[in-house]
Amino acid sequence: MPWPRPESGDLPAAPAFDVPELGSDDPGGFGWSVLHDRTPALIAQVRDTRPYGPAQRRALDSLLEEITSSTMKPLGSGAHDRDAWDRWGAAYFGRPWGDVPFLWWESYFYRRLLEAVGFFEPGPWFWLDPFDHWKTAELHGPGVDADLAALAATSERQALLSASLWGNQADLGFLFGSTGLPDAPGSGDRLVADESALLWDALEAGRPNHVGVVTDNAGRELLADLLLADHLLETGLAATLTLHLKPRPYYVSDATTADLVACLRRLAAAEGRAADVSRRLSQAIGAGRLRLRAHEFSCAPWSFHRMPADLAEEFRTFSLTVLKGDLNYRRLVGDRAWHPATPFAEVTAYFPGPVAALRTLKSDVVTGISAARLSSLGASGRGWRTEGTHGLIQVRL
Ligand SMILES: O=P(O)(O)OC[C@@]1(O)O[C@H](CO)[C@@H](O)[C@@H]1O
Repeated sequence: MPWPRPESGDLPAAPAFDVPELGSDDPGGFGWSVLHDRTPALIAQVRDTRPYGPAQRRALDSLLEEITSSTMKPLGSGAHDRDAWDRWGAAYFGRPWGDVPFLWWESYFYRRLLEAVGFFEPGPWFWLDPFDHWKTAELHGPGVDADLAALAATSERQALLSASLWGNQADLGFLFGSTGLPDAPGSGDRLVADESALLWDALEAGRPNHVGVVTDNAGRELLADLLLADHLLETGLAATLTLHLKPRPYYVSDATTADLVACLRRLAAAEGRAADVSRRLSQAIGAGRLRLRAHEFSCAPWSFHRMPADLAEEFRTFSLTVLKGDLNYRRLVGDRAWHPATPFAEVTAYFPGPVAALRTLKSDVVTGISAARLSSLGASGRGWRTEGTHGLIQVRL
């Protein structure tokens, strides 16, 4: 089978930064808890929830052992993308996972998990999404119908933007942490930065706009993203809209094309106007106004500073690229120990075109927070940075 091959190591080099990358070696740090709590719990759940045979179980057990008490190994010799990963990981293989940058090891972990469950091997588990049952349960969970009915009935654009932002709380990775899913946004001010006015002004002034949306999670988040996409296309704020999806299962709940299809079906089956949204979006896909992409770089362990030329060229053609979620934010600004007041525009100046981030905060990195906001947040401890209780809308035109 002619597999799509990730760029074999020929990505542009990242610029030199004087701010260190975030790691996982501090027992009090967020990366450490993902490596030592969330990731082992995820392996155990994957092992328990699918009737995998002895080979997959052994591979999962040995991945768990490797992560917790051994050193990082390369992909198996038959892997179609081994060349790329060998080059990318040359500086990391043979070291404890906790010594490797957080952004890098976590991405590699999902590649190794797919290897362990035989995702790429012709046979019974070929291309079977190991996270599918969680995604499906979420899509049919309580409250989804009511949310869809309310959102499909509104033409209030700020409500749709807000739903797309807070939909990012529905990250199934939280199921494997110690804190569980965050509470829904309360009435308090949970936005640490809100530049939504800038976003709307740019779209109003820029017509005809070609908008890119780099999606994050499937399920409730993607449903909300689709309602927003429909609004942008219907109102002419977007002449075309390109959705970037993941080419394969990643970070538990990240949206693939299969998940997009499931969401369109879910909308079609819902009561009221949601079914119209599904029909319109399917037609827009057929007409080429709503475009789907699944670029290999979307599952690469690097920040966007190292994106390949074809992807940079595509982002350059967009009037605005909207990056959804926490991981895309980490990849946009670089997963580094930025001072939170470092201007967002400064750290994203390299990005090839206007860019917006819609994110609930689920990891340490953050930029562009005003000094006044920082001091009010400081009083509440560090939880606002990692627990998904707070969100941001940041824009660089
Ligand atoms: O990108 P998303 O879905 O918003 O969040 C991804 C995430 O849950 O995964 C990582 C920890 O496992 C963190 O970057 C973040 O908390």
